[in-house]
Order: sequence, then C-alpha cells, then structure tokens
Amino acid sequence: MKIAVIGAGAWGTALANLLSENDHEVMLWAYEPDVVESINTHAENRRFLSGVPLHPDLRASGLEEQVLAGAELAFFVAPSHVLRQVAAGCAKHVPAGIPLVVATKGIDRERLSLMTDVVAEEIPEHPIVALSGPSFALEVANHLPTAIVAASADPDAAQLTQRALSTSAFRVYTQSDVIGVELGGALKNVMAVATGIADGLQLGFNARAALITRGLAEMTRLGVKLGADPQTFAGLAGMGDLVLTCTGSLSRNRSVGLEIGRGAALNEVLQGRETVAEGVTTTETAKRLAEQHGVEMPIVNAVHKVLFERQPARWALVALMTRDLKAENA
Ligand SMILES: NC(=O)c1ccc[n+]([C@@H]2O[C@H](COP(=O)([O-])OP(=O)(O)OC[C@H]3O[C@@H](n4cnc5c(N)ncnc54)[C@H](O)[C@@H]3O)[C@@H](O)[C@H]2O)c1
Ligand SMILES: O=P(O)(O)OC[C@H](O)CO
Repeated sequence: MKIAVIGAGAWGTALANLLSENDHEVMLWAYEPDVVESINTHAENRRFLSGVPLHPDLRASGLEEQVLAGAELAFFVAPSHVLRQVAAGCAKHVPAGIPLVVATKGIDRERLSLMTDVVAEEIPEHPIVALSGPSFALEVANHLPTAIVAASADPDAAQLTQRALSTSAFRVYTQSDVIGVELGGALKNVMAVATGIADGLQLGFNARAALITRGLAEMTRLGVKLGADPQTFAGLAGMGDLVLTCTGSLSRNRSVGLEIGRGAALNEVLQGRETVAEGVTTTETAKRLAEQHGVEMPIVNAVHKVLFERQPARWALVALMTRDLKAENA
C-alpha cells in the first residue's frame, strides 16, 4: 500500500519505519527541514529518534501534497497542540475517502475534543481510526514485542490498519470503542506525571500502586460518563498504557513528574525540551472536561494544583490522602 505518515517525531518515525519494513511505500511528513534531510540522507531521524537505523526505502518530505499524493492510508502523529493546524494543512491533499489513523494522545485545548474528532473536523468524510496502547517508540523501532489497539466505528478501517502494521513483533488488536481507547491514551499521561511526582518525592512503591489503581478508577469514571465501555480501561489502551507510562523509565511524562517531585518548577522542566510530554497539557484539559461533565477526578486535580497552582507537591499528595473517606467502588 501507499501510506502517508504525518508527523516525524519519535512515534511517527517509528510507525513509518515499521510500515516500510512491512513492504509498504511510505512517505513521512516532517515539520523540520533538518529532519527531512536526516531521514533522506542518513536513514536516521537524528533529532527525534537518534541512533535507530531506518529502512532505506523510507522517504521524508516537508510538502503535504508530495507526502499524500496517491496515499491509500494516512497516519496522523503530530502532537496534540498542533494537530488541528497540521490536519488543516493536509486537508486539500488527502485522497477522497481513505482511512485516517490518529496516533496522537491528548485532548484538544480549544474544544476539549478527542484527537480523532479534531482530524474529522478538519478532514471530513473519511473513516477514522484511533491507534493507542503501550508503545514506547524506541522499543518499537528496536523490534521489541509490542501490542496495541486500532479502534474505529468502521471495522474495515480498523482491520486495514491492523493488517498494515502487524509483524511478528508488533501485534495489533481491533476495537470499536474509540472514546475509551482515546481517553485511555490521553489520561494515562496525567497519571504518569502523578506517579513521577510521587517517585520523585520518594513516597515508595505502595504510593505508586495506589496512584496507578485509583488513577485507573478516575479515568474509567470519566470515560463511562462520555460513553466509553468500562472494559476498555482494563485493556491495552487503559491499564496497559497506564502501567507502561507510570513505571517505564523511557516515559517523558513520568520524567517530568520525577523532576517536579525532586523540587524543580514546571517552567524549568519544560525549558529547552523539544520532545512532547502530553500529560502537562492534558492535566489542564482533563480537569476542564471532568468539570464540564461533573466527574470527580482527584488525582487530575492534585496534579493541576502542583503544575499550575503552585501547590507544593508533598501538600498535594497529603490532600489526596486526607479527602473524605469513601467506599472503593463508590
Ligand atoms: N514517543 C512515543 O513513544 C509515543 C508513543 C505513542 C504515542 N505517542 C504520541 O505521539 C504524539 C507525537 O509524539 P512524538 O513522541 O512522536 O513527538 P516528539 O516529542 O518525538 O517530537 C515532537 C514533534 O512535534 C513536532 N512539532 C513541534 N512543533 C510543531 C509545529 N509547530 N507544527 C508541526 N509539528 C510540530 C515535531 O516536528 C515532532 O514531530 C504525541 O501525542 C505522543 O503522546 C508518542
Ligand atoms: O514517553 P511518554 O510518556 O510520552 O509515553 C509514550 C507512549 O504514550 C507510551 O505508550
């Protein structure tokens, strides 16, 4: 198949490389000219996935029309804060009716939409697939075993994505619960920041397990309110990605939390950081989304207080522990 991948950060590059290795003809759109040059000349993305040799047939370009010409499938992997403008820039070049796969994890700041809705709003009348699950780009690029989920209301589009990506090291499950899969991928990033903060404060393994488990409870609560299947949160895009990101040392979100727990301010942590830690923005959008729907999300609120309301991290954790006592499944 001819496939376009829009966004050449670590994840877009790893997906494009995987698709090339699967014998597809892949064009990767990169925002930065030096990334285009690095991929085309050195078969390496030196800025966002350095040290990983890429498939020699993988080609990159900064021109949307060149990348999307004749594409039968397109992946969108730009960070959430620029996804709308990137999708809008692609809209008139996307061949009619092809499935669009959205691998970005986040919530739209402007309208609190899911990432598939952002792409569908900018590029209407295409089947849409959400791709999510526990998948560090570096591990995928190094062919380490990974399992993820392709979710769509259109089963043919989900299966096409599944077939296009699957290898002996990369297993893709289909799903129909787009809302659950997307919210799982977005909200786990906030929990990873929370767990990083607790670990930075050296609060111990009990605290980490409590944050992961109660984090899952509040992710599920919001998801169910928005129409998701609660079972999705026990799957790869929920529990799977939550455990990976809260415990894996490759996580950028966890590492932001760690630095904050050790005493750094958010602006110091983000200064000069070129890679994206979606959990920072998602803390703010998830808080607004939960308030809009009257859903209690105490861990999201605690992270918000630490990141944006100058509350010392240790106080925020104490405040979490001393809330009104309640039943576990309330
Ligand atoms: N890295 C991973 O392991 C991984 C895995 C799964 C999902 N994701 C998700 O994929 C999405 C992309 O993350 P990433 O890790 O590939 O990115 P990254 O942090 O490696 O790189 C940053 C990206 O932002 C792009 N960018 C910055 N400013 C831009 C602008 N003004 N316009 C267009 N693009 C701009 C850069 O070109 C680059 O592609 C995120 O939502 C992330 O949560 C990442
Ligand atoms: O490095 P992080 O924290 O952005 O996590 C990357 C992926 O979302 C893990 O599935």
